[in-house]
Amino acid sequence: MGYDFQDSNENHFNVLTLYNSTYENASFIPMPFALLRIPHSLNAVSNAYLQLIQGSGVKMLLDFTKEMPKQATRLTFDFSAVAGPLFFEWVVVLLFPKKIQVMLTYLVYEKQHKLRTMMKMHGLGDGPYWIIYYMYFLIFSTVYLIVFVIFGSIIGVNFFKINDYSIQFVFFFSFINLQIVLAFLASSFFSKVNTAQAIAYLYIFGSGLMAGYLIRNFIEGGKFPRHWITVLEIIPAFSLYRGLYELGQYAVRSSETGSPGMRWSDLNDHMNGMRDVLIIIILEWLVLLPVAYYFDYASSVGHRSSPLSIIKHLLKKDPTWRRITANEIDGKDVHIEMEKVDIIKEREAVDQVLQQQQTSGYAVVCDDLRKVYHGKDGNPDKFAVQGVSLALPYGECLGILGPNGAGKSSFISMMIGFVKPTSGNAFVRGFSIQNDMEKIYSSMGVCPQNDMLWETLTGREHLQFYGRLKGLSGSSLDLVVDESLRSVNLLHGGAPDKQVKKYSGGMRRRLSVAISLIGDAKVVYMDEPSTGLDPASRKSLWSAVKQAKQDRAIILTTHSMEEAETLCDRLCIMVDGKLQCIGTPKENHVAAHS
Ligand SMILES: Nc1ncnc2c1ncn2[C@@H]1O[C@H](COP(=O)(O)OP(=O)(O)OP(=O)(O)O)[C@@H](O)[C@H]1O
Repeated sequence: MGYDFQDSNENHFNVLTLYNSTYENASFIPMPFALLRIPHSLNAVSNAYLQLIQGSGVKMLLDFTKEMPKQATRLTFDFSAVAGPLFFEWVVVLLFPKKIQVMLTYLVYEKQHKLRTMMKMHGLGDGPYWIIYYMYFLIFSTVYLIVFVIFGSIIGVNFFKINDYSIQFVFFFSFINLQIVLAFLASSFFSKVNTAQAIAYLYIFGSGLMAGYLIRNFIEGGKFPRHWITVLEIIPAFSLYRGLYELGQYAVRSSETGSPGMRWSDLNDHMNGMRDVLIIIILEWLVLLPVAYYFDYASSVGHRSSPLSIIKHLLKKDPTWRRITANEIDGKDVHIEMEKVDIIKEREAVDQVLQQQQTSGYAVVCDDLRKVYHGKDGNPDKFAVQGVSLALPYGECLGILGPNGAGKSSFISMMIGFVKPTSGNAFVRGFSIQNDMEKIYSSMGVCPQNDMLWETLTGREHLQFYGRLKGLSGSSLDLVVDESLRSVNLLHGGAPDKQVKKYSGGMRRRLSVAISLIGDAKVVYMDEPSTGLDPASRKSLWSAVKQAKQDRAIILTTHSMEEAETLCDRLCIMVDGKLQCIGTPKENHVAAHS
């Protein structure tokens, strides 16, 4: 069933005309701002919905009846057909940027706080991450909309009651899917939650208002070519608006003439834009899904911070992507020293392991690993790590000692996949950090220099989560979690069940260490694990690390010779990005003091 828009202008009351006239009326303006405060729970959404209908909706109709008494009287009980498009659009699209529980914020928050990388480092692959979040968002949004539509139908809103439910479902469900993909795509462009939220809100209100104004004028004006309206609907807010517009039109028509609402057969009507809208939304979803996945993957690994840097890389114009050779580095103004015998020996040992292709026999093999941070704004390049070569057998704890700025964290960052090496390579259990980071993650534990924790989760929940990622479950998980909490002195005094935001700095640190050791991580990196701990906590931490190192390789950085001597089987001293000496703590103690 179709209708002529010109006709509807002349003979029928038009839903968007009413919207326009009332929008200019001050009583209607607060509606979007009231919507801004809609809480996340469905209960609260229903309240807001009711308030809207009973409050501004009724007032709006009263104001409107002064101007057009006849039509308004007939439509008094059809609020949603009147306010439906704009109201519904905001409610639907509000799912996109809405604070902490909603998609974009979730995704950007985890990126900003490097929690995504942390999860990845503990074995959560991109595929499972996507599936979990996609399903979570999809179920949450679908339930939200189903309840919304059912609620609207129960209280007799024509917009929902009259139109075929299966069309409404397909339309909203495909739009939700598109929205989720857009959230993933947008999240790879943002690194800060606040920026993401601000821009998302601007987008919502800007595109909502523009869609309302343009689509309505273009459709009803009749002068704008139809196919250009379809092109405009590539913008998701426009396609959403057009779909709502069509449903609204059928609801209005039904109120006036008693005709049925939109049915599937009506999609064949060339004046009904719903078919184009559905095709556009589904095609867009299909195209953007792999694009969003790629950008999200690339930006989540930490090597490529944003899609822009990826594009630059693809165009090969980004200088930070230039591989530089060892000779190139050494050719610059770098002071070349004679290497100490122990460093030469270590390098020879590494060469031998590489030649014999025995990297899998070692926990870690680093081959001439280098990191250069390219200088910006005229600043010179920083050679943070300059040719580190070492081989670490299983079961050994290697300490890296050095002053501030020596390059210790840069070295660890390369090993855990935070930053890409400028040149050289390293092998963890035989897997290259250049190509096989995903495989390395499944057997790796990390205690980063800055604690990466969820403020609203408890210590126990953190350990349960990471324990599950390592394949533990049921009673064995509970046992391991309790043991883990005990080992870092967090089992008593209610600490396990406190939210992390209530933890002191020392407690956070100990929790980070416990996370790095949970499960069967064969290679563990600890970047200054005891920073900020009091002597008693440090001692208990040391005993936890000592116990843990029996069946795994550990690389830890520290400023404390005492810590290095207590925990490490071998120790190296790093200065200006170079290893100065490597040996047992005893040998290095002498070296450090000579
Ligand atoms: N992202 C970066 N961009 C540019 N320079 C950096 C970056 N990260 C580190 N650097 C520089 O590289 C050098 C090594 O830094 P790094 O943090 O690795 O040292 P560190 O030994 O871990 O120091 P600390 O003990 O203070 O943590 C420093 O001069 C630092 O300023």
